[in-house]
Amino acid sequence: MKTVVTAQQMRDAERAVWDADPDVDLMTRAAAGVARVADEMAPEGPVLVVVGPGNNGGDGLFAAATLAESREVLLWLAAGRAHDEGLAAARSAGCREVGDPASARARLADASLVIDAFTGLGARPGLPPDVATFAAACEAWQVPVLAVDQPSGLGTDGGPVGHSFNATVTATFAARKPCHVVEPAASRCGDVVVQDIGVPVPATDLRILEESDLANWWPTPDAASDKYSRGVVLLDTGSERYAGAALLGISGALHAGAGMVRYAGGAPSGLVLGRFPSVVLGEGRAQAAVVGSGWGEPDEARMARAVELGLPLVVDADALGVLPDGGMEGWLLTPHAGELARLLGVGRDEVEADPLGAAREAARRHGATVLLKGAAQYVAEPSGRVTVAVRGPNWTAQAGSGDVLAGICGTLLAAGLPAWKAAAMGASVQALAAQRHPGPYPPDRLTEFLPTVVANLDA
Ligand SMILES: NC(=O)C1=CN([C@@H]2O[C@H](COP(=O)(O)OP(=O)(O)OC[C@H]3O[C@@H](n4cnc5c(N)ncnc54)[C@H](O)[C@@H]3O)[C@@H](O)[C@H]2O)[C@@H](O)CC1
Ligand SMILES: Nc1ncnc2c1ncn2[C@@H]1O[C@H](COP(=O)(O)OP(=O)(O)O)[C@@H](O)[C@H]1O
Ligand SMILES: [K+]
Repeated sequence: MKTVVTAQQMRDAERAVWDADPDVDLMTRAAAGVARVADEMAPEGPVLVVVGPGNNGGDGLFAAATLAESREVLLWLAAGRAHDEGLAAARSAGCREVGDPASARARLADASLVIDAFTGLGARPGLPPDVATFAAACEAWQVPVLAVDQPSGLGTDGGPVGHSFNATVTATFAARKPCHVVEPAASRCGDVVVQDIGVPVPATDLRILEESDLANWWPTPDAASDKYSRGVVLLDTGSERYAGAALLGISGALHAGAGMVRYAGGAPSGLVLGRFPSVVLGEGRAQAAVVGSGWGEPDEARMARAVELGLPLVVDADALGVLPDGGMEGWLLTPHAGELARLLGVGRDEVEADPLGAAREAARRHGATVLLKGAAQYVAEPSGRVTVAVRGPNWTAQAGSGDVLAGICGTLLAAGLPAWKAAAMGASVQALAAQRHPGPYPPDRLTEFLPTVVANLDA
């Protein structure tokens, strides 16, 4: 797992390093990392550095000084002022300045790389008009952009995105910040490279899951295992009309390694058994249940029966509309942005502008774990802790992926994993299946790749 730190947490961590050693020069370390990444991205040709007024600009200027030893480096002092020592170093290394915004834009024609060192941890969201125009020109002309710490214009801690740089690569320090992992900002960061500058990373309530975590935690059977100890998952999903949702969820559950799948939903039993002969029809002993996918409508009576099972539930789709008032400890709710908006009584745009905040709020209100589905997937616990799942290609944005995901999560919950782990690992393994088998596979085909993904998880 990799920790994500907010702007304030990063500043506190830096402060602790300085308190211990007032002479430590973090900027030189940061700048060296930026220069290295710049050379990797564009080994030759002129580099144009957009320099802001603070320490982010300072990083850019010291990186410029290093780069100027071997190539042409141009500076645009976009705020009219800049870090004094950094500017002196860059000037004495031979960097030249472009005088005004129009000249800066004109130099884009032959720049092999732009370094965005306008703002970092001190950023207010948005950009001054000249810088916004320049950032848009970089994007329009497809000039590679290396963002120092973060693309300028984004709020470090995420939030709505207005004018900002769209980075090809972001070189950040010590740890990722929320803007690197939370949409909509994350999509502006490109590949994120984390440079170690000797600042210890504190534990926080936001982290991202990695493939090695799946390898370590995947519930693998041993000689003492039997179908019950591996986990029995009961699905009350699907209906005459949406029978496919049942098949998809069952497929997800089976291919994730359930000890047994029981089916007690509304899809025709012949259809279920014809496709999955190992499924046992009807209710019975189980360790977790999946409800809601493909019901076709919120159904209070069906929900009440599920509650009576006394099992940890994965609550998907239509069942999200008939949640009980409480008693959902250990449950997993799996809304997409629209469903989460309805749960919170806000607009979908509000959820999309602050998915982390919305998922946290729903988890807190309902006392259950919430997996917010989408391009980035967030697992929020009632405590406020959030785990971001491994990200996959956008091919899984298709009808039926959510049904499969609910089934996978059901299997992991039945295996005894806590809801946050079941959710984060379920979403991640589905993303990895799509990553390893890129292309527009329908969701039922993707489930068939899950076993090879699980068998080959990289620790
Ligand atoms: N604190 C440190 O010593 C270290 C900081 N580092 C760098 O320093 C950065 C943080 O530096 P600062 O705290 O000086 O903050 P920044 O350099 O990110 O920005 C602060 C300055 O930008 C202006 N500004 C903010 N948002 C603006 C906007 N939307 N439009 C126009 N101007 C805007 C502010 O008025 C202020 O002058 C980090 O992101 C990192 O790049 C690194 O050198 C590592 C060590
Ligand atoms: N842009 C995207 N990139 C990758 N996966 C996505 C994206 N958008 C949605 N998904 C995934 O697609 C699925 C959609 O779920 P959902 O909307 O419930 O669909 P359904 O109910 O039809 O199965 C979820 O697994 C979600 O994580
Ligand atoms: K920046």
